Amino acid sequence: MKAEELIGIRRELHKIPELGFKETKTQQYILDYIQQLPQDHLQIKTWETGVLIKVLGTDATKTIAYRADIDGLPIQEDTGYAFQSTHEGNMHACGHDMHMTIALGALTRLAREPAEQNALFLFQPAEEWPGGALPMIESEQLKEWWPDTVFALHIAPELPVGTISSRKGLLFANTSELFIDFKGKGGHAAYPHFTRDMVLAASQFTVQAQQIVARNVDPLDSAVVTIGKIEGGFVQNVIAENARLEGTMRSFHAETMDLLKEKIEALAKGTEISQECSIKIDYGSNYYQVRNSEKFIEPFQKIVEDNGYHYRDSKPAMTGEDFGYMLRDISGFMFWLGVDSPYGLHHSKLQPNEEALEVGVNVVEASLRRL
Ligand SMILES: CC(=O)N[C@@H](CCC[C@H](N)C(=O)O)C(=O)O
Repeated sequence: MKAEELIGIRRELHKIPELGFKETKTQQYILDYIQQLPQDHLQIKTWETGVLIKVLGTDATKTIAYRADIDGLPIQEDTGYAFQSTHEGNMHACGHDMHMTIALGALTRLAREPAEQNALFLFQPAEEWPGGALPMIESEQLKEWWPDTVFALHIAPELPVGTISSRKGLLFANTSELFIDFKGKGGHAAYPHFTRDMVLAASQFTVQAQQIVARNVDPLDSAVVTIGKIEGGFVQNVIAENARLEGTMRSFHAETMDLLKEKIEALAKGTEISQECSIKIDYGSNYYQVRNSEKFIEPFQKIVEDNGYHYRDSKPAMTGEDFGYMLRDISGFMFWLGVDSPYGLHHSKLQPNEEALEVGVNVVEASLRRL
């Protein structure tokens, strides 16, 4: 498969980013693509908006799975690409178009020349929100095809193309989303003493939430509380009756996440009293940490180096991934694939270098043949 074909697939997928469990065009694209491959070793199933494809091995005693996430983000693209998103307000800003293309590239090679072992490709919906990995591993479709090993990759904008990075043990954090609704008493901007201002309450809450990590988490541990969205009020001269914060929390230890939640709730109680308002907290989706099985990392490093690429040990990151649920129940690992983008993950100008597609396909194919 030529590099231009991979680039063509990536660009087609880049045009149609869809949010979690709404990936219908993406699913159809994958199903249509598979139809043009040799079918003799392929078995295909769908689950929700995802696709599972098994390539029967020539002398299989086990099944090795590669998981690619398929959803986009609610971000307005600003790359200036000629092939930019045709879905207003949505973008593949986390590289899932790259992840899927690499899966289709490796699948193409294996469909033409199967490995000894069974290879299972999991095109999984809803990684960003609300989480597709957990319901996928609970599905009948995956239970029937339960793999012995599973692995996945994530693009790494800060690494050069040709560099691949992973580590033994903990790779990504535990995560919890955070949605906080404030209700007070609105009124005329000139009569603040008759009101309970929720723009002010939400602003104070945002600032104080930044002290939770600074003054409660052991400095030798790590955690993050990020408020990514703040909404409130509707016009400049009315004091806001409602406000809403949206954010996410990250920790390396489950107990630290419990502590963050306890402190968020304490802060909410304090704010209810001081600002005379009511506050509702919703923790949304929670993802389990990504913990690599140690036994795969050295063989994987060898696969990377045998293919002529550079392997580097990585540090754990505060990113989250619902792939953590797969690794909780199936042994395997995740790795970073260098894509050398001047803009990072979740940025409206993320521009992964497409030369990384071939690197990804080579390493995924070799891993499915050799692990
Ligand atoms: C790799 C990556 O960027 N993953 C996302 C996962 C989001 C989980 C959830 N929606 C949350 O925001 O907590 C990330 O933001 O790390």
